[in-house]
Amino acid sequence: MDTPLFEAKNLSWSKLPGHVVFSNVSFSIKSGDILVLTGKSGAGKSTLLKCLAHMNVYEGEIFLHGQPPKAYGIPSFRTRVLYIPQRPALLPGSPRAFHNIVHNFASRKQSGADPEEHMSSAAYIASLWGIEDELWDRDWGNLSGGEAQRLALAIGLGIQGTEILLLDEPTSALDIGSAGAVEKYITALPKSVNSSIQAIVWITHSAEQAAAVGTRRLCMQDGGAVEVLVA
Ligand SMILES: Nc1ncnc2c1ncn2[C@@H]1O[C@H](COP(=O)(O)OP(=O)(O)OP(=O)(O)O)[C@@H](O)[C@H]1O
Repeated sequence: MDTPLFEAKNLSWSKLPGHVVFSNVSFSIKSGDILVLTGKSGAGKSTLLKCLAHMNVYEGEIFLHGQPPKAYGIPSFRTRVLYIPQRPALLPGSPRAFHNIVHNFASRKQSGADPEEHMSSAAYIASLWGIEDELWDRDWGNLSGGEAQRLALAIGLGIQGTEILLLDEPTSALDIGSAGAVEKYITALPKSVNSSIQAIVWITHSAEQAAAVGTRRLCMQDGGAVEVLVA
């Protein structure tokens, strides 16, 4: 049998000792999947994504191409399995400054990565979503929620070498038109020969968005996760 692209086996996470949020969550992901993750607020969706990127301490196992995170080195694994938060935390400085920090960090792991190429990639993606160039140099605090969300998403997508993209409500701050542009761009990535992204896990509270973007659906409920068949 072929090795799955990505596998989560018996993942469990507790917020405090004895306070289990989810347990025994298992699923595998294949190339081309856009796995929509749904569930009530507090069910553990963001926490599960952070576990998949090896950013949380969890019980259970994760494999990318049959190898655990440590086989890649944790920073490299987190680039390959990239978590993009719902909105940037309160960051100092501008998106361009943040981009350069992220890039310098990523390029230390990838000799040959080109800073200009990286910036033009992020700027190009953001421009497709209506972000004007001058916004890159404004402080995060002076951007609208939707501008900050698109810029943070574009910075994440500009990182080279991601195989599994983990999106935490990526359009929660956007109007319908902007959300549609983001959905269209992102859903094309697993099929594109120009992108290293092979699969996406996408948290949403919107039934319309789940239907529009997902090829599979996983619902977190009752301390576990069940796959819901999509028509
Ligand atoms: N670092 C933490 N320490 C303690 N509790 C936490 C921590 N992170 C999350 N939690 C708790 O774990 C539970 C799951 O949180 P999580 O953010 O994963 O839920 P969610 O399903 O993504 O919710 P939402 O849809 O509201 O974003 C919540 O009760 C939350 O308060």
